[in-house]
Formats: sequence, structure tokens, C-alpha cells
Amino acid sequence: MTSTATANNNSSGPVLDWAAGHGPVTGALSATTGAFAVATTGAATGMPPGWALAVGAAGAIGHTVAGLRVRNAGRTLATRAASWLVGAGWTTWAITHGPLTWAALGSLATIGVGIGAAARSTALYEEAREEEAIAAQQRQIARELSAERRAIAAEWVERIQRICNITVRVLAVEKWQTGTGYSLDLEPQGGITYDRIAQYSVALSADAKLPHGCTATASPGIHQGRAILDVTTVNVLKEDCFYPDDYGPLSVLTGIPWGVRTNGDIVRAYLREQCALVVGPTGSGKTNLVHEILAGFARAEDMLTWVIDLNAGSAGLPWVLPALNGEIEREDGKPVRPGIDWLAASHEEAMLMLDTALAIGLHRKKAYQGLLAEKNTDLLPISAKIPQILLVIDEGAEILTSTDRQMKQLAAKILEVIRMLRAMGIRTILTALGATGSVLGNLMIRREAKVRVALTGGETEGMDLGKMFPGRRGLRVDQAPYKGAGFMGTPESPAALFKAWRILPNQIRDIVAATSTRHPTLDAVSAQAAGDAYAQRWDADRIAWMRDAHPVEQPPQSPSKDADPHPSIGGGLNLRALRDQETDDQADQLARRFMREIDERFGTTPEPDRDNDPSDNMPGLNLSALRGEQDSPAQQAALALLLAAGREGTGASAIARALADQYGTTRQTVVGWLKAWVKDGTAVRVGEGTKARYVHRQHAPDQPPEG
Ligand SMILES: Nc1ncnc2c1ncn2[C@@H]1O[C@H](COP(=O)(O)OP(=O)(O)OP(=O)(O)O)[C@@H](O)[C@H]1O
Repeated sequence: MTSTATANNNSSGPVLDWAAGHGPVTGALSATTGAFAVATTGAATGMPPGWALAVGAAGAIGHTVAGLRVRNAGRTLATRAASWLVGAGWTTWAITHGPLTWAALGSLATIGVGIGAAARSTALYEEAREEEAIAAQQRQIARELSAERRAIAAEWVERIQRICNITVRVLAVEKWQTGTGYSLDLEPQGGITYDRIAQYSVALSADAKLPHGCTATASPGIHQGRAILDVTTVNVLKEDCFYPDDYGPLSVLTGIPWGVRTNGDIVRAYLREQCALVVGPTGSGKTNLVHEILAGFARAEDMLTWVIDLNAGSAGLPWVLPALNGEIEREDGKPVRPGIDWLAASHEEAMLMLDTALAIGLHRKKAYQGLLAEKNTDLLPISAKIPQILLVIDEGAEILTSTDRQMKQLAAKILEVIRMLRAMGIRTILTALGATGSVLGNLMIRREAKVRVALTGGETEGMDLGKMFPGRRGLRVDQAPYKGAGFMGTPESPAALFKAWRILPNQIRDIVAATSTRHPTLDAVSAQAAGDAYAQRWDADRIAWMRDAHPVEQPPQSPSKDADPHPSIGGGLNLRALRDQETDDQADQLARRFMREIDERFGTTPEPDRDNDPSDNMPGLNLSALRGEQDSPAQQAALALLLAAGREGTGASAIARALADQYGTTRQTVVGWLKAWVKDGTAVRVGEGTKARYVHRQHAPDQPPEG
């Protein structure tokens, strides 16, 4: 008897659950103990024995009905009904003859064992039946699927035979999960390779009546005697797809996603050793792709991005201005670092950047010899501690082919970087307006820039896909006539159609904010080689052009001098601070506060006289552009304290402590002032290390100034 009475939550009172399950042991136990209890109570109270039989019959019927509902096998139904009836029969007999005899107890035990064994056997049988039913269902699905695949295979064998005159065997057909096409694994007969099929890509696509923008593209298979034919049946290039909003960390070693293939696969650029070439005529979506590339680099934990854009720096500005203008904050409300590490918009700055890259690369070669030997490699192990430098040069290919004298100078340095610095973790991404012979005629680019993208936008002029992706046949500009769509090929992923994600300015701002704490800082070895050119890359005079080109909107002039003329400045780094300081004291103060915060949070603002103390060579964001603190009240107070300290002198900590309450000045800021005063002769440093004190020049007439 396997039924149990269970409480139904929704109705009042117990109901009989005929389908409730029991294991063989608990079922047998429940049946025998139940029968025994009914028999003893029945015998003691003189219950008519026929009642037990009636209950057993009802149980048998109830269970049979429940079993039929769940499609139990006939033998399961029979076993269960029999269990009920045998139990009821025993109970009837035991009520009549007394349940407490050896004969009654012995027979009940035997019935219990019998019910247990029968229940176990039916359970096993039901399980096997269920498994067989599932397997049969799967076989049916597989038969249907393989019928569809067989049909696809047969269709393409016939088509390839007819159009390419090649006999192929289809080893597998894989339908893409995205539902936008399928791939065939082919074995061309007679020693023919994949490229013979690739030649007929256009004719094959037409013969298969594929929609516009869909292709049948052959590529190498698992070995030379095999080929993969990718057939797209839905044109995914037409649709806009936005940059995924997962801004999680990336690495140069895991590759940086640049877009999606027609089968929905993400295509990644592996740039540890490769340079990249991105070609796209005006309006094809090249600027968008550059931003998307910068987004990937910003997300990486081991990459520093340097951007050269001689066209007013426009490629890099959206990654710098939101941070410098204080437009965005980190989630914790703190100021953010720019999304790129250096931006050059002029010939001089670009020269400085390229010279710095070369100096870093050459110095890394020498300084990291021990590390290379220890790691037994000739490739510098890139990590967050020793970051890869990615130089993104917008329209860099045009620089390389220019005949202008200044451009030629830049070109020579770019080529030097490409040629010399692969092993030391410095690579370039060049963009070009066209994939013309003059761009691709350069051996260095052909050899080193194997990550290639051609955004076509339907433009055929100057778009030689054969040169861009040599050995890849059947690629035609008109297959991707959409903005942001084109072809991408890497050493890992043969050239094929792809679509870049669309990225908008608000996403750029979000990424700058989300990745602010993730950017690495230049390793000390590299920072040493990079010197002031790098450390002072955010200095006022160096980034003044950003302010000139993109002045921050001025709020209407406040009538009262005391009122805050810049209510929107917040705690951010506002380029207004770069304006005429006489008229902008308040902005100065706010900018100074921001500087302090940056100093405290990141420790990345080396002081101007950093060469005095090489151990202070902290690479990173030098926002000294916003200093202009000369003669600030805090600085004057510090100077007064220095004077008051007399011949004994004082230290940075003591001064900072004295100023903290009134001005909120940090020790690091005071260190900067002291160093500046030592340099200009206002103060003299006495003693070394923890004993170092600073004495005002008035009190140390016999000490020679250091500066
Ligand atoms: N991946 C994309 N998906 C959808 N639309 C895009 C994509 N990339 C660009 N576009 C569209 O194309 C327009 C031009 O893009 P973008 O400015 O990047 O082109 P460009 O090649 O740099 O042209 P220009 O040199 O004139 O600036 C964008 O305004 C946008 O509407």
C-alpha cells in the first residue's frame, strides 16, 4: 500500500494522494505496519472484517487510476493493486482470526518482503521505461535534424560540383546557435584545397540565392585537405549593435574584442606581438571603431594607450575631456583618471611621444634582461606592473606615405617603433583612409600589422581587399555596404565579414568612469627612461590646446564678487582653472582641492622637480597643469612656518600638520612646495632621509642652494 494521506494546503482536511511515492522499503514498511495496526484495532473493537477488504479494494482502484494518469506500465499497476489487495486480504483474515499469532505475524512479514521486492522491481522497470522513452525522443529529434543536415550537405555537394567543378565530401554540418547560418566541414577530393572553392564564393552565394549581405565563404579546415564553408543566411551586418555594457577587465593576453562576426562570434585582436591596421574611408565608421578600440584598451588592466591624432586630437579628446572637465565621477564620488594615458595632437607632441616610446623600449631591453632570463623568454612578460603601450595613430598610414618633411620625421619614428619594440611590449594601431598600394606597399606594415580591419561602407575606391587580406578570396566590398561593417582578419581568425559595435559618447564617459581605477601606471624602469616628457604630459602648457579647442562653457558673470562664479565646477578638475588666474581664484582653489584628491587617491602626480629625487618617479597622471599654486594662502602660510623654524628648520610632515585644519593641505603637497623652494633657492635641505629638514635661505646663509 503506497498511498499516503497528505494535507492539502489549499483545501481543508486531509485528502488521499494516490500518486504519492514510496521507496520499496518504506512502501513495504508502511503497508505492513498499516495493515497490522488496522488488524489489531479491528480485532480489539470487533470491526466487521469486510471493511478492511473494502478499503483495500478502494486503495487498489485509486492507485490504478493514479497510475494510469501518469502512464505507468501495466505490470506496475498490477503490482500496486495486488499489494493493496494482499494487504487488505491479510487484514481481513487477521481481524477474523486474531493478528497476534505467529502465523499472522509470520505471514505479514512475508507479505512485507514480497511487497518490497515487487515495488523495487517495478521501480526499476519504470525507470528503464522512462529512459528508453527519452532516448527514443532524442533519436527522433536527431533523425529530423540530420535529415535537415543531410539535405543541406547534399545541396552543397551538388552546387560545388556544378559551379566549382570539384567533388567534395561533407563531414559535418553545424548550424549556428544564432540561427543566422551554418558551416560545412568539407573534404575536397583530388588534392584540391579550400582556396579553389573560395574563388567561387560569389557564384556560390548567388546560386544559393542568399539574401544581400550574406555570403558563402571558404576558409582552411583542420588540415590542408579540408575546408570550412561558412554560409550566412541572415544579414546581421545591417543591424546596429551597441557596445556591450559589460565593462569588465580585459588583458592584452586575452585579446580585445573589436566586433562580431556574422555568426555572432566575437572577434578579438591579440596585440601582444601584432600591430594593427584599420582602414576606412570617410563616413565608414572608422572614428567609431577607433573609440571602440580605445574602449577595449581602457578596460585592460595591463595596457596604456597613447593616442596621436594630428587632426586636432579628436580621436582622443572624448577620453580625456570628461575627466579633465570634472564632468564625471567614480561610483564612490571620487574624481576619475582619463581613459587614455597620453594624447598628442601636434607634430612636436607626437615626436615627443614617439621618442619616449623608443626610449622606453630601448631601456626595457637593457633593464629587463634579468627578468627575461628568469622567465626564460625573449618577450617581455606584460602585466599590470609592466604594462604594454599601445600607440594609436589616427590616419597614421597617411603619415607614413606623406612626402611632407615633418611627416617624414614622424613616419621614420613610427616605423622604428614598429620594427624595434615588439618584444618590449610597444605596438601600434594605425588607421588609414584607404587600403591603397601606398599604404600596404610598406613592408614593415605588411609584416608587423597582421591584425587588419577594412571598414568599407560600400566604398570601392582605394579599397583593395586583395592586398589587405592576401590569400583570402571572395571578399567583396559590396558584401558589407553598411556603416561600421567590413572585414577583419587576424593571425588567429581569417579575414571575414564583421561588424563593429556602435559606441556613443555617453558610453565613453561611462567607460572612463568605470575603468578609472583599473589603468596601470608605467613601470618604474620605463618611467625612468620616459623622463619629464612623459611625467609632464598633462602640464598646463602641454594641454592648453585642449582648452583652446574645447573651451568649457562659462556661466553668466556673477554680479557679486563673493558669489561662486562657477557653481557647476563641483570637485572636478575644470579646465577653467587654466584660465587667467587673477580672475579665477575660486576655480584655482577647487582645482587645487581636486589635485589634492588625485594625489591622495592615486599618488600619481609627480612634483615638477621630480628629477631631484628619482625615487619619487611616480608615473601616471601629472595634473600639474592645474597647479598654479604660487602664493596661495596655504603656500604662504607654509613659507611663514619655514621662516619661523629658524636655523633648526622644519619638515614636510610638521608643516602639513600645521596647515591641515585650516587649508586641508597634505604632506605630499608640502613636499612639492619644499622641493620647488630648494630648487629656486628659497630653502635649503639639511640632512638626509628621515633626518632631512628644510631651512629658509635667510637662516642658512652658508649653505649653497641646491637647484
Ligand atoms: N558600428 C556602427 N554601427 C552603426 N552605425 C555606425 C557605426 N559606426 C559608425 N556608424 C554611423 O556612421 C556615422 C559615421 O561614423 P564615423 O564618424 O565613425 O565615420 P568616419 O569613417 O570616421 O567618418 P569621418 O571621417 O567623416 O568622421 C556615425 O555617425 C554613425 O551614424
